[in-house]
Amino acid sequence: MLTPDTKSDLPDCLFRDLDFSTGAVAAVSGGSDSTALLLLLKDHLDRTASAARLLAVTVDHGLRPGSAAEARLVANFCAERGIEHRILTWSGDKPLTGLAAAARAARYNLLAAAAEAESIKLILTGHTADDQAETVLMRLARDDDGRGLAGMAPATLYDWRTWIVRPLLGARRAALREMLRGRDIGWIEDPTNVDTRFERPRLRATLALPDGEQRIAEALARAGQAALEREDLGHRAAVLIEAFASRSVPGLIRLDRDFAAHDDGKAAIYALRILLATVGGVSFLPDEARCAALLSRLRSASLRATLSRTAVDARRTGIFLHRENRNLPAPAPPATNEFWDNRRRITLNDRLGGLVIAPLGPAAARQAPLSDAVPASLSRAALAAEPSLESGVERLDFAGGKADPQPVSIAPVVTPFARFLPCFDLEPATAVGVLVGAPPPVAPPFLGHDGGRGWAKA
Ligand SMILES: Nc1ncnc2c1ncn2[C@@H]1O[C@H](COP(=O)(O)OP(=O)(O)OP(=O)(O)O)[C@@H](O)[C@H]1O
Repeated sequence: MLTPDTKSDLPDCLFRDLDFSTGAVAAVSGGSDSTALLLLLKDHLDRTASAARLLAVTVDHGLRPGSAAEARLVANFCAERGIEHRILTWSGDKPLTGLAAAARAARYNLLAAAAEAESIKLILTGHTADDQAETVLMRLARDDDGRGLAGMAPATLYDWRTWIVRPLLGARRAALREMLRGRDIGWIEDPTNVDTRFERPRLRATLALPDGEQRIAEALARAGQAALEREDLGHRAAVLIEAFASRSVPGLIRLDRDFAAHDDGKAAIYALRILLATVGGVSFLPDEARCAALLSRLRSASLRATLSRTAVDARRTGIFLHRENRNLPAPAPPATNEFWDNRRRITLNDRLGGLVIAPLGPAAARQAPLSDAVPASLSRAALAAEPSLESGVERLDFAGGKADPQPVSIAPVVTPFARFLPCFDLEPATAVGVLVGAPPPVAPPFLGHDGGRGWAKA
């Protein structure tokens, strides 16, 4: 990870190796960082890829009185420089709690939709080294499990379809502002950035104190190290998943008993956490200590336990994981680009009416053909929780397994990474995706990148 030595240097080659062949969406709020991003990117493309499409997008969240006018300022700024620009408005319901998270989710959704509508595969944001240091310091204060200390990833796959890249993660805000001042360009100051009712502005104020630079340098060094460790752990977890896990019938994952006794216990715990979250359809990885305790019990005994909505059934013949048969979704018409039970992505291919998606249920599961390799009770328990697509009394598809085109596609997802897949976790996410039958993740947007490891060193 780039950690600039001084405040005033901008790293060279910010956009080196990025694949602009489908163009780029630049997410521009009008603040200093994203304004600098836009200008540096425009310079870069003018120099190296003048035919590449550049689309600047500003999201108007409608949360502050001046937001629409600010978005128009960005539009004017872009028009003066011949940059295509779009304003997208967040028009959905605004929740009373968790507003910042909802605004962020809406923002990425709008940015990805804009990119997709133009067949652009790359979104760039203006997050800086200062944002990174603040993120890491906030996570340290929360006693994070260590994974989060890697901070923001240099690239994140959104919704398993569009890469969001943060090329300024190695650049300091002061250097970007100096560059803007040098070109006589102003920016919008968001009042919430200095509103000390919020955690980040409070922290930012303390980083302006004399020891602030030292704390920033330490936080960035820590993030770099944590990123390397997370990537390495992910690699080892992927190796274990490939070696020890298989899918017996839809919805049922089997781990060899040797998995629990493997020497690389840390990687086994990490692999187990990702598998439990995926099988149970839970967006967050289950608690590390609870998974460690479960793994150690799995070493010795036969057992049945439930964690992360996943039933764990360890027998002599293997350790089996399937979605527990509680709190499954009620039968409902499928809605496009929604997750079913947080385990399947629904895409409507045809606007047919009268369709319902529902758990298969125990009665139909009893009639499903059995596999010799798996105990019948487990096979039926897993199948009962799988999605069934029905039209009246006819079952059109089951578990998304029909080869011929269906009016609705029901694709498995790797739940904890289905919305945001940080590049650090690409290897274990890919391994679990292969296991559950998810489509492969879109290749990272880096020229000559082998899709393997090495992000943290980029
Ligand atoms: N309203 C928005 N419209 C488009 N992109 C946005 C918007 N808000 C944030 N972003 C993107 O996310 C990045 C990080 O957001 P953050 O809220 O930290 O920045 P900001 O204070 O709004 O502005 P800046 O990063 O430009 O100084 C921005 O650099 C920008 O790329």
